Order: sequence, then C-alpha cells, then structure tokens
Amino acid sequence: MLLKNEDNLLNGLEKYYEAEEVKLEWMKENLQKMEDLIKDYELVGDTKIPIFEPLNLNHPIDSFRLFQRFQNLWIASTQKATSTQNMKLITDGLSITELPKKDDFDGSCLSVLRIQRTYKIDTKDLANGHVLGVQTEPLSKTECQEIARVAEESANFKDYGIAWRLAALERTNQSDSSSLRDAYLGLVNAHLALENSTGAEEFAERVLDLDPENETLYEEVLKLFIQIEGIKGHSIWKRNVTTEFERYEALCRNDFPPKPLVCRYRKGRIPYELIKEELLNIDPLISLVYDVISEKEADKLVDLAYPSMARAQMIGGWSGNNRISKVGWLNDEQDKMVEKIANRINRLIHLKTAKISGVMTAEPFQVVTYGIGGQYEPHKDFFEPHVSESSFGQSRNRIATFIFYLSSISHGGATVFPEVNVTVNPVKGAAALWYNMKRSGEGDTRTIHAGCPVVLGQKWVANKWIHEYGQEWTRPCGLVSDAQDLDLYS
Ligand SMILES: O=C(O)CCC(=O)C(=O)O
Ligand SMILES: [Fe+2]
Repeated sequence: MLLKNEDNLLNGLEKYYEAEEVKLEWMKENLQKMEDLIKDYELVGDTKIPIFEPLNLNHPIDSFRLFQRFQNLWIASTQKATSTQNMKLITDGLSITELPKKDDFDGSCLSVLRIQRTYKIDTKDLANGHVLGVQTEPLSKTECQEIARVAEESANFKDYGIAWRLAALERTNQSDSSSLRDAYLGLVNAHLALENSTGAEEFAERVLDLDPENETLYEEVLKLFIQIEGIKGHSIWKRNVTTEFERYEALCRNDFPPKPLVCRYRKGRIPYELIKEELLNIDPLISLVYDVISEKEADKLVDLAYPSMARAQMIGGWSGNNRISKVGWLNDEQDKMVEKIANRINRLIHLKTAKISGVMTAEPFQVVTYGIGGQYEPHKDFFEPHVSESSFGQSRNRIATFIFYLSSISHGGATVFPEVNVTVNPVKGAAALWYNMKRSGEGDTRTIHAGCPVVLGQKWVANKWIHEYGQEWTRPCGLVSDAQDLDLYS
C-alpha cells in the first residue's frame, strides 16, 4: 500500500510543482500591477514607504476604486498565496487518508533496533543491508544517524547509539569538515545518552579540533562541555532487563539445543479422525497440531478480519510497545466459514467453542497481524480470577489457547514459552495448543509465552481463547490436583 502511494505521491508532487509555478507567475504579474500603483516613495529613517495614488474617499468612484484594488489585487494575491488548493493534487491519488507520521518513522527505527537486539545482529551487517542471510541495499549516512537518534531517545536501546553513530561516521566524507562535525556531534550525543562523560568529552574535543578558530563552534561545544560536566560521576546507562526476558530473547534466536521430536496421533471427537500432533512440552501440555486449516481458509480469515483491524490494546487499555500488532475480531455468526473453523476446534480437541444457552464457551476469533519488528512480549493468556469474572462473567477464565498460524515465517516471529524453553515456529495451516489453567482450575504460570519480533514478512495468526464454562466433561479435573493432559484423548 505504501509503495503504491509512493508512485501516486511522486505524480502528485510533480503536478503540485507545476501548479505552484503557474501560481507564482500569476502572483508576479499581480505584484507588478501593485507596484504600478505606487506614485512615489517617502523615506522614513532607512525605510522607503510607498505613496499610492491619492484617493478621495468621499468620491464614489475613488471609493469604488479602493475596494476594487483591495478585491482584485491585495485580497486576491493574499488568498492565492495562502491557498492550499494545489495541495489537493498531492493527496488526491493516495489510497490512505494519512501518510506515515514521525512516530511511525521512529517506530520503524525501533523495529530495526528490536530485531538487532533480539537476534544479536551486528550493526555493521545491518547497516550494510545484511539481515540473517538476506541482503538489501546498504543504509545511507542519514539513515544510520536517524536510527542512532531514535536509539538515544529511547528507553531501551541507548546502548546502540554509539554503534550507529560510528556507522554514520564510516559513511562520512572525511574531507568534508561540516559533515565530520555532524558525525562527531552525533557521537557526543550517543555518549551523553549513556551518561558516559569520557566518551562524550573525546568527541567534543574532536569537534573543536576540526576548526579551533571558529568562535560560533566554540560556543556550541562549550554548551556540550557544560552538559558533560553535569553527568560526571554518574554510572553508565545499563539496560534494565529480567532473566525471563533474556530467556525470551534467547528462545526467539533458537539459542537452545533442539529437543527430541515427539509426535503422536491425537484422537478427535470423530473416531476415524486423527490429528498429527507434535508434543513440544508434556507438562504443561504444549503442542503443535498440523494441517488443521487449509490455505484457502487461512487466507479467508485474513480477508474477513482485515477491514476492521486496529492497533492492539490489552484488557485495561493501551499496550505501549509490549504488543506491537493489529487485531480484528471475527464472530462465528459473521460468516459460515468462520463458524465451521470454530466448530472444527471442538471436533479436534473436544473443548467446546459454541455458546451454551447464550453463554460463550470461547471468545470470537482474534485475528492478529505483526509487521516487521512486531512482537508480543511475555504474558499470560489467563487473568486473575477477579478480572476474568468482571470481564467474562459466567464463562470465566481462558482455560486454553488454540492459535492458528495463518502465514509461515522464515525469520523470527516464533511463539515462545520462556518458563519451559519451548519455541514454536509458525507454519501456515498448523495451530499451537496449550492449557492456560491446570486441571485443578488454577492458572498455570508456566504457560507464560510471547510472540517474537518478526524479521522478514508479515505474521498472521488467529487466536481462539477457550473458556472454563462448559468444559466440565471435555476437560475434567482429574483425580489428583496436578493431573496432566497427556492422557486425555491420546
Ligand atoms: O503471536 C504469537 O505467536 C502469540 C500471540 C499471543 O500470545 C496472543 O495473542 O495472546
Ligand atoms: Fe498470548
């Protein structure tokens, strides 16, 4: 969509430029007519004040003349000058009403940084357009500076500022002293962001050395030295991160040795229907079931949800950067195919998904898409009992999650479980299944999970959150409080 808009924008901007040229020509002519009205000049101090043709405002013709002059010359000119009519030429062909804003651009820089950190990609490789074996055009000096700026301004990525400023320096023409000055000033900023006074001082001095006689530059650098004085003795900025979060990132990178592959056929409700299930963890049970949604159905879910998709929020409001994705909801009643897919979950894993006497046993499908750098940080799908009660009433908490993968992702985008070291790589047509609550009814914190940042492509999933209500016989409590799920339906 944005690429198409680039074509249209270029076209629109060309038309705008031509129209503005015509407008300027008209204004020049009008200005000439105005100047022709000047009969003489009066000198007040150094300023030349024009004297217009004297008008007798008691005379109807002169009065008329003044008005017509205002109307045809002054007002017409100022209106023309301030008219935004030509702007329409730029926006006319656009297929979206709003162009990306600074926040969107900064967001895309943060995506690069998030991908870089999570997948431990060297700045040099990234700046050269090299991402996990996939090559694109190298980044320019300005692009490196922009990423550095966003890193320095961010709460989480300040430690990447220096590397990006150095990449910008590498792309700077060493014989152009004003560009070199900008590159060094950038490095001062990167060190200031980290509260590293020694580094900041080193580059501030380099700026001075470029042109020691330059007074204005001296003034500018002096201000920096004052700032540097202010951070002396501070400890250098360090990222604040939990070990769980580090484990999340390590799982995203597939840093752990692969677990042995364990598969089985799982029995669905129809005796002859067996589902290919890869057991990724036994307790709590986390599995990947294959071939549960066709290519056509997956694409249809995406198409149906697409028009209503909006930036994801979480219960309780805005999610910040914990969840960077867009979501849309699909009710079973909305389309026969949606209902059919929801019913299939029940047929395959026994848990109910349809309403019982008007009470829901599962939420509508939540279709989620993540763009490049999109992610969902570690979280639980179930709620504290009082929250689930106030949000869902009788249908209570989310007993299980069934998540269809509607696209395959070659780099990044895995669903990971940091408490039990499980990584699920999205495969279109498959679905992951886990139980958020123990069979005793207690929330199972071992099911904390996350969606890793997407590196290449677009990730699409559809969540079906299945609730406690109605599952008394489909997932009975078991005889012991820590009853497992493996023996059910095997
Ligand atoms: O996108 C993923 O892999 C996980 C999504 C998820 O956990 C959620 O939407 O609750
Ligand atoms: Fe989740």
